[in-house]
Amino acid sequence: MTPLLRVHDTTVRFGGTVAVDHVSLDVAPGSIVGLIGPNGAGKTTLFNVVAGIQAADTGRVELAGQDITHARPHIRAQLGLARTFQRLETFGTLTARENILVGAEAHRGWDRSVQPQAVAAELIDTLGLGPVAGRRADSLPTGTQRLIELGRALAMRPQLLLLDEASSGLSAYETEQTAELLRRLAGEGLTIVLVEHDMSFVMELCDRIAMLDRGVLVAEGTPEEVRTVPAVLEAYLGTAAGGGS
Ligand SMILES: Nc1ncnc2c1ncn2[C@@H]1O[C@H](COP(=O)(O)OP(=O)(O)OP(=O)(O)O)[C@@H](O)[C@H]1O
Repeated sequence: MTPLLRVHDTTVRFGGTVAVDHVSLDVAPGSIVGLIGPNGAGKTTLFNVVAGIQAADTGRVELAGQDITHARPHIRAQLGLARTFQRLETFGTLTARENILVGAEAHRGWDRSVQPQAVAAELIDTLGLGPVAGRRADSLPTGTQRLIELGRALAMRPQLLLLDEASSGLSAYETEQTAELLRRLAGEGLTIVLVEHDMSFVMELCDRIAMLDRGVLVAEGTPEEVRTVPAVLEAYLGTAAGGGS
């Protein structure tokens, strides 16, 4: 099967630091892939290369078989790539519904058949945001704002969703709800790549896990395969390996 996302031999240097070191990674359509690794491992940098906000020194990125290495972020969005951010990036003074409409309106910018109000209504329903749809985003708790951000990304009807620390700031219940939602979306064909520090979330949710360490891809496989790799054991002893499930 053609990977939906293909990162090939990608390297990013910042002066003397090799943030991403000849990384190759294929992501199958409809799968959930977790990108893990210690602080400074290169996760965000690799993410940014895929999102188109960081140029790579070497390598190629393909989305659905199309070379997007040099495509600007808005072109990637049109080709089906959406992302959320580690720091919440909701528009605070807009309501939950208006935030989601922003995504739908953006989509309408390149597809005139999109009906933003209908898209927003559907996503508000899917995400369970009905009771707060008319409230200002900045008046809502972090967990709800994360859902709004997710809604705004989904409103662009992406093929590939990049999630940066989706579980950050969420309660255990909200984390479980989010995992359930992401599983459902992947079941409907959405491909998801997430950067995540919460190892139990990653282990439970992801089909495959890729671990970076000092820019190098040191492990890639299913959660079961990856949890026995020495580099993973070393980095996450007591969480992934020791914690077990
Ligand atoms: N804009 C930049 N300029 C210089 N060095 C950078 C820049 N961005 C990242 N780096 C360096 O590149 C390396 C990888 O950083 P990156 O933020 O990608 O790691 P990370 O795995 O996302 O870390 P964290 O888990 O802490 O977010 C680090 O050594 C970092 O200091």
